[in-house]
Amino acid sequence: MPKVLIADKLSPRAAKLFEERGVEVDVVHGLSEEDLVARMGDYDGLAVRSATKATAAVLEAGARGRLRVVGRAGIGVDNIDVPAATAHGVVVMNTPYGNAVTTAEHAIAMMFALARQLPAADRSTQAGKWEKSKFMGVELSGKTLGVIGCGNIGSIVCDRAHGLRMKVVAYDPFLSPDRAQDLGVEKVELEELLRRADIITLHVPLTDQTRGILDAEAMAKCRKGVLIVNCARGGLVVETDLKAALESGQVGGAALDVFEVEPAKENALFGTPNLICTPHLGASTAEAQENVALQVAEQMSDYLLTGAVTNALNMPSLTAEDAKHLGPYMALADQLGSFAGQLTRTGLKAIRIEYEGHVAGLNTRPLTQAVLVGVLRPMLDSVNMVNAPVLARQRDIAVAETKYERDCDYQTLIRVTLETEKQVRSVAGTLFGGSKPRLVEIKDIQVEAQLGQHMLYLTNHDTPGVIGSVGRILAEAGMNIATFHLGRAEAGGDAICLIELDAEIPPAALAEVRALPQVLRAEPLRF
Ligand SMILES: NC(=O)C1=CN([C@@H]2O[C@H](COP(=O)(O)OP(=O)(O)OC[C@H]3O[C@@H](n4cnc5c(N)ncnc54)[C@H](O)[C@@H]3O)[C@@H](O)[C@H]2O)C=CC1
Ligand SMILES: O=C(O)CCC(=O)C(=O)O
Repeated sequence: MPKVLIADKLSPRAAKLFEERGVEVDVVHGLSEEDLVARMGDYDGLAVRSATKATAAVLEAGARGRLRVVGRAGIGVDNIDVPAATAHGVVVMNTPYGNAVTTAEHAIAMMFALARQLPAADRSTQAGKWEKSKFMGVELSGKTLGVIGCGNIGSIVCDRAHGLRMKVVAYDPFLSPDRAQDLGVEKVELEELLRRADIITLHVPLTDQTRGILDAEAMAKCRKGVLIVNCARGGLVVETDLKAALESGQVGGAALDVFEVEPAKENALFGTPNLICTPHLGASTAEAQENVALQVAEQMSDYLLTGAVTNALNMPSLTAEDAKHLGPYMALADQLGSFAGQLTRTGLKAIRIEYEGHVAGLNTRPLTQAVLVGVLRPMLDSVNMVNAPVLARQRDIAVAETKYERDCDYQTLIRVTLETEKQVRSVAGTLFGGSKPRLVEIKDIQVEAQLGQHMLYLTNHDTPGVIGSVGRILAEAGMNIATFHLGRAEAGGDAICLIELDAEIPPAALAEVRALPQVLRAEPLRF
């Protein structure tokens, strides 16, 4: 009988459902990483909310035993090391929709609390002060709400804001004009949103592109007295900059459900005027918790008992027969998609996937889904093998698959081409020895590179000294280079360089590399 560990506070109906399905359950909360490492090998599944961290060490210990699946009762999987889970063959599932309404309602509640200073008015009234004139509020009706991130939660917020007779402007590079029209929102660039919004609410995942999206510079561009709501992730708003902006009055009030460091038992922001805080309560309603707990228990028991895969972030729905043939190609497809996706900064219009040689004769549907997941993962927390095609369609991203069974330079090849509003970029890869993914072409330049967890991607002018300068900067930063791959279009022309590092490059070293005169672009990538 399979056995799962519920390591966070989930609705008791999850444990009941597991047992009804014939899955043994232990419910133990508050385990340290050490405790989890010691126990994990005894379980086939681990169910978590956000408190438990499924780190690389925990996953490795689990996989050495019988761990096969980690289920997140919620959306964000920042507490799960998904690449490590993938490396150990552990499926990671989330429940992308179950708490979206509840979280959107929390954002709306925060907006009201700010507009009418409810927490401060409550404290004052209960202290017997009756300070009626001190708590003059603002009306929401007729105000402009700026929504940053218009996915599941952001679009529910837009809907509710219309009910309040607000005007809604949204910034989301992946929001298609048709979808914006359906939602009744005006799609704008970030600068315009900052300039126009009376209230800003954030509903994006925390990624390299969104980290610090509201910093001092952004806040300075806002209307004086703007109100800010963050029920998405800590780190989207720079807390020290917010403190200064609240103190100067540039920001009139902020309501935060999430913090740079959680649990936020101490925070420099605490005590700042016009600040309202809740302890990551966005998803905390009985309804949402029951939805996500039941959903995660259902998905995990289905997988453990029948092999059926739903809402997996790192695995497609596969039959056992397909899995045997496609296994090695899945990693290649994911890596190619992820490589291209991490380098994409502007709206995606099309993804073209070409299969050549041996792979063209296989069932390529799961491979295309794996490419889509890789491409969309840097922008969408909720993407998984199942919903990736739908999410691409909703964003008007055209996906095309072409197969050439003819011979190519390699016995088998997958090429992924991304067309964005500004450019077309392609990357191709093959399998060495039938199982090892290798990149063999980037932007029409031949290379031969293996992707590790931490990579640095450079484009540069092919002039002498680049390798030496980059090597020196990395050495001075104490960075060990694992592999170094070069390619160029022609002597003296465009060149690329892919460097595998033993750890993430520190920001100062990255800035130094970017400042080298020969370097056109330098991007850290994670796989
Ligand atoms: N406070 C809480 O308890 C909860 C927080 N969350 C968090 O809320 C966030 C949003 O969740 P969902 O709406 O379900 O996710 P989603 O994946 O459906 O939507 C995210 C949206 O952000 C957009 N986006 C991505 N990068 C962007 C960028 N650089 N600029 C502007 N837009 C960008 C995407 O195109 C997408 O439409 C996630 O971080 C999630 O973890 C979710 C549930 C509960
Ligand atoms: O489970 C929770 O309370 C947090 C929910 C959340 O942040 C998410 O689903 O991304």
